[in-house]
Amino acid sequence: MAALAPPVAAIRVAVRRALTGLPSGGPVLVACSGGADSLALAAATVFVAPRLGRPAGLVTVDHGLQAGSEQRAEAVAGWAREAGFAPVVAVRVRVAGRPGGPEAAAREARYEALTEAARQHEAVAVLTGHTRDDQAETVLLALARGAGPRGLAGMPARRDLAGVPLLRPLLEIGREQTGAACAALGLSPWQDPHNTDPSYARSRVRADLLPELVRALGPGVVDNLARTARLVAADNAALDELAGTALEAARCPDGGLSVPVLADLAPAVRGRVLHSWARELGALPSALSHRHVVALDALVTGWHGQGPTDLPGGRRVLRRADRLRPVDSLPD
Ligand SMILES: Nc1ncnc2c1ncn2[C@@H]1O[C@H](COP(=O)(O)OP(=O)(O)OP(=O)(O)O)[C@@H](O)[C@H]1O
Repeated sequence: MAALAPPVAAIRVAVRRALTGLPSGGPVLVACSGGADSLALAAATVFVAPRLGRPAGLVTVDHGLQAGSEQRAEAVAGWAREAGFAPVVAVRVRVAGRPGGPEAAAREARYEALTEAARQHEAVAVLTGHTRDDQAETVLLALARGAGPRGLAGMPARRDLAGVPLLRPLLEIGREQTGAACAALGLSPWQDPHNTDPSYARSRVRADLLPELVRALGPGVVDNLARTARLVAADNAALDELAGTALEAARCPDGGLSVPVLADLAPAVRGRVLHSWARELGALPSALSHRHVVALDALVTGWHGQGPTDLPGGRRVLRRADRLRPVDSLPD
């Protein structure tokens, strides 16, 4: 018997680790574009999942943004059926008419489709093929836009997708390994033209910046950036826990927050408390920026009788005596 290629083995190990401990019942669904990362993930999942006693399904999304996208989705679905996935879902989404740039709109449409497929098939998890290189790119992009620790923590290995866990088993696997695994398995990945389109910041990071950093600082850079993300994520988890406790301590019976309790907190914890509270008040994370949290913070630490702070989503927060109070509109 031929020896198992090391990248194939490494990816199977990563998938096995991610699937261990999931509840029994429905399938795990691999989100597969047909690109090297998600194709290698899919090949590993259809091998590993049945051996752990669970079905493996696959979803491929046709964003309808490129010529031939329908054929690509059909080709991926055809391969998946032959490989033994069930269910196999190929879904066309509508990207136009959504807010934000084309990349953000496509992502939103894709995650909606994945959520719907997971609901319909009662999946116990959805898996995506984000790699260590994707993580390094995410950290660099976050650094460049001045993100705080939440952004620098990159993508979590696990997050909630409307009640279903979204897992990223390949976050510690390099892109060269996914390509090598596909080659070893005789799979021909699809090359996404967006990945090399210089009009996207991520493509420029991928094609120019990261290779330049590797040339200047050595091959450990990608791994190191991903490690930074893991370290920051661990600190974030601890700070989030402190902030959760502090938010409860600051709550007032009228739905407001106590200024003296907030003023006593470390700034990093207070910022998180105010961020979480703004989310509770209906501000969408995508619209809630650092500027909003700074303005809320100023109601506590820089009080000079200023007016209310407007939050995305239509709520306002004003300070009355020693309380922060949410209101729907300005009182007369
Ligand atoms: N059209 C799609 N259908 C289903 N899943 C997708 C699709 N596009 C992306 N995904 C999922 O999102 C992940 C990240 O996609 P993205 O395009 O950002 O990265 P990528 O590194 O180019 O991945 P890949 O090599 O798998 O295309 C993919 O690995 C895959 O799991």
